[in-house]
Amino acid sequence: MSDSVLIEALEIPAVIGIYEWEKSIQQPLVIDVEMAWDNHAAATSGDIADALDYAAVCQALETAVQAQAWGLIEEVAEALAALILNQFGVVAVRLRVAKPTAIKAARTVAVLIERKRSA
Ligand SMILES: Nc1nc2c(c(=O)[nH]1)N=C([C@H](O)[C@@H](O)CO)CN2
Repeated sequence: MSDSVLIEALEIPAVIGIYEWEKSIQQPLVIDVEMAWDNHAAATSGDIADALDYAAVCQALETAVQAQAWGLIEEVAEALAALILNQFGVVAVRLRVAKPTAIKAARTVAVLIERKRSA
C-alpha cells in the first residue's frame, strides 16, 4: 500500500461542452483527484512545506478550468492531470471529471484517467 493525497468532489463552474448552446453558459464540473504522495515527512515534521498542499492544488485547478472555454470533459481531465504532474512534483495521478448536469436521466457522467510523470 502507498500514500496519497485526495480531493473529493471539487465543484468548479466551467464553460464546457461541444454544442453551440453550451458555449455561452456555465455548467458545474465535479473533480475527484488522487495524487501519489509520501505523507510520512509531513507527518513527522508538521511542516506544510513537506506536504502536498491540497489547498494550493484546488486553487490551481480552479484557475485552470476557468481560464478558458472547453469542449470535451476528456480535454479538461488531460490538462488538469498534466498540471498536477508538472507543477506539484506528483509522480502519479488518478483524476475524474464529472459533468452532473449533462444528461437529465443520469445522476452524472464522467471520465476517469490515470497518468504518470515521464522520467
Ligand atoms: N465522452 C464525452 N461525450 C460527450 C461529451 C464529452 O465531453 N465527453 N460532451 C457532450 C456534450 O457536451 C453534452 O455534455 C451536452 O449535454 C456529449 N458527449
